[in-house]
This record gives sequence, structure tokens and C-alpha cells, in this order.
Amino acid sequence: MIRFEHVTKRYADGTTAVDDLSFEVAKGELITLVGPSGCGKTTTMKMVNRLIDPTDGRILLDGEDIADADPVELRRHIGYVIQQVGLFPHKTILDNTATVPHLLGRPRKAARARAAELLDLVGLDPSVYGDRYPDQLSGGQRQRVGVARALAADPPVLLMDEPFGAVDPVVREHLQNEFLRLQSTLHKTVLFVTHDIEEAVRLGDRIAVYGAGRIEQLDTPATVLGAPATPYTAEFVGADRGLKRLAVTPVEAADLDEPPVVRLDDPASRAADALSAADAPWAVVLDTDGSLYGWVAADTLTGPAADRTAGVRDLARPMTAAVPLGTPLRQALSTLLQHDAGWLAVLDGDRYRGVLTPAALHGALRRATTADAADLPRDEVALDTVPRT
Ligand SMILES: Nc1ncnc2c1ncn2[C@@H]1O[C@H](COP(=O)(O)OP(=O)(O)OP(=O)(O)O)[C@@H](O)[C@H]1O
Repeated sequence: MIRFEHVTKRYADGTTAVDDLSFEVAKGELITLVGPSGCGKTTTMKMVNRLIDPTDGRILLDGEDIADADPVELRRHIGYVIQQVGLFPHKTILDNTATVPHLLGRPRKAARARAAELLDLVGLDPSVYGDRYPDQLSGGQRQRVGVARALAADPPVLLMDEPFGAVDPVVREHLQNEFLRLQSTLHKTVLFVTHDIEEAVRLGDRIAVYGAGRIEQLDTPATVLGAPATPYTAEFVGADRGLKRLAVTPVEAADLDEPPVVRLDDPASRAADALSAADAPWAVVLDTDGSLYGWVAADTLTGPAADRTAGVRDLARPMTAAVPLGTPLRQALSTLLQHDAGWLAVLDGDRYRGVLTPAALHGALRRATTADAADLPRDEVALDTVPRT
């Protein structure tokens, strides 16, 4: 959809801001450009809507060289959101948002109706906020208006230059989540500039890590974190990249432990036999309908106090800590900690699939990292491990 071919930008004073850049953004893809200050991210972005023209190379939009396009016409297809939203201070929020549809030829009333829809879309109730002026909104709300305005012409492409940079971390996370929700239905082609690797990882289908004027690595968040291509990228993404990677690595079926499973209406003796056959210290207990009930320990079934005539129902303990397959490992770990549990049931819909333990979680992370580096499916990776007891 957007293709950079050997693009270089040298400013008049000799600064090379972008140096022989080639990459492609697919239709509907969100690429985050991340890197230190002054590495050329904004210059890259402004070349797409021709606020800046390249010195060398070309940029194609849908196969057409943008150098041949009329800049005003080009910008109708490209929404632009910047940190200083640049709202008209003397116009209401509704009128600020209606400006673009109106400029594009919609009658005033239709433009205002469209603006109201857009405000709703970005989570601002037009009946509450529509008549306010920009200085009567919080920073986060102003940013939302900026996004609404950029979407007003329904452009296929969005350029976003640190759009959430000026708000506090809590509001920022909220805006990021809302934007992800929007993007999951709108599927715009997005270039998103940020300083913040956490934001880049959270939002990007792929991340472009910039060094001076060049992309050092362009890959999925999981790969950039798990297998940085260069020492520069490794340093940029941070020493805690393993921890960050937990957020972008989902729980898969192959990660799970499978302790013996017994049923709530089994007799204790049958459960004890199953546990001793598997030489396991505990079993998962499923209810009669197959849903998760909890667990039962081998020593309550076979220890001195055990009553072998009892049922599993009398001895099992309930356990509700469970997550669905596909949950990011970070969230799974957080659920483990929250329940102060040594394991977590993993469900596929309502169905119990297996158990995630801290060791299995660590194994999953290691396998995922190795799999990405070797370009293999995760369940084909064997790890060298110290045998678990
Ligand atoms: N008009 C200009 N004339 C000369 N040099 C410029 C001009 N605009 C930008 N530069 C330089 O080009 C380089 C890249 O700037 P750019 O704004 O693209 O970086 P950036 O990665 O977006 O930085 P930041 O994250 O701080 O916004 C910097 O060294 C900057 O000083």
C-alpha cells in the first residue's frame, strides 16, 4: 500500500535525516516507527503526505508515485494526527470535527451529523462534548478529537506522530486501547511514530526500530523483543525485553502441562489409583459436565487420614484461576500471582485444555523466542532443560 524505495532526505544544511530507506506497509497494517529523538521518524512520515519531499528515491501509494500527485488531493486520502492537535480554539468540538467533511463538499448539516458520528466513534458523547470549546476538554479528550478529525474524510491511510505523547501514562494506555479497538474495525493503513518502545510493541503489527536515518529492524513485536537483529536494537528495546515479550506471546496448547484429570463424582479410590499410576502429586478435578472444578492432592487421597470410601467431591478443593488459550503470558502470570496459585487452568471455550505452571510459562517464553529466531512453529522447538522433578 505504501512503498518506500531507496528514499533519502538531506536537508539544506547537509543533515541526512533519512538514509536510503526501503520498506513497505501492507494495506490495513499498523507499523510503529520507534527510535531515539532525531533519528528521522517524523521526516519519514512527512514525506508520505508531501509536507517534505525526498531528495532521492520514491514513495508509492497504491503503486502510484506520490511525487506525481497533487499534494492537496493526496492529503484527502491521508489522515494526519499530531501531538499538538491544532484544534481551532474559537470553534466548538463538533465544528472542529465537521471542518473536513464540510471542506470536502458536504453540506453543513450533513458534515455536522458525520462529525457527531465520529466523536461517538472515538468515545466522546457528542451531546456532552459537541458544544464545548477545545480549552474545556482534557488533554486526552483533545487527542480523541484529533483522531476523530483525522478520520473525518475516511482516509485509507493514517499518519500518527506521537499522538498520545502529551498525556499521562494512564490516559495514554486508555487511548491506546481505544485506538486498537477502532483499528480492529477500521483496518486503516497506519504509520505511527513514537519514542516509547512499550507503545510501539502494544500497537504495532510490526515495529520499525530506527537508528540514525535507517531502519535497524522491521519485524513483529515478538520477534524484535525475542530476537533483536543487532546489538543496537537489543539495547534500544531494553534489558527487560524478555519481560516485555510476555505481553506479546500468547498461551498455546503445546505449552500446557497435563496432570491427571479426575471427575468430581469419581470415588476417591479411583482417583488415588490414577494419581499413583501417573506418579503425580495432584490431579485436576472436572465437574460432571466437564467444566473445571478444582484440584485434589494425592496425599489427601492416600495419606493416613484418607478415607478411601469417600468421593473426590468430599476431598477436592475448588480452584477458579483460569484463562483462555491465546491469553498473553503476561496476563496469565498476573492471574497466577493474583490467585497466589502454583498453576492456572487453561480453557478452550468452556473446555479444560491443560495447566500452565510458572515453569511451563517460562518454557513457553523460551520456546517462542527460539521459534521466532529460527522461523519455526513454537511446538516444533525442543528446549534443553534441566529435568523437572
Ligand atoms: N528543516 C530541517 N532542517 C535541517 N535539519 C532538520 C530539519 N528537520 C529535521 N532536521 C533534522 O533531521 C533529523 C531527523 O529529524 P526528525 O524530526 O525526522 O527526527 P525524529 O526521529 O522524528 O525526532 P523526534 O523523535 O525528536 O521528533 C534530526 O537530526 C533533525 O535535527
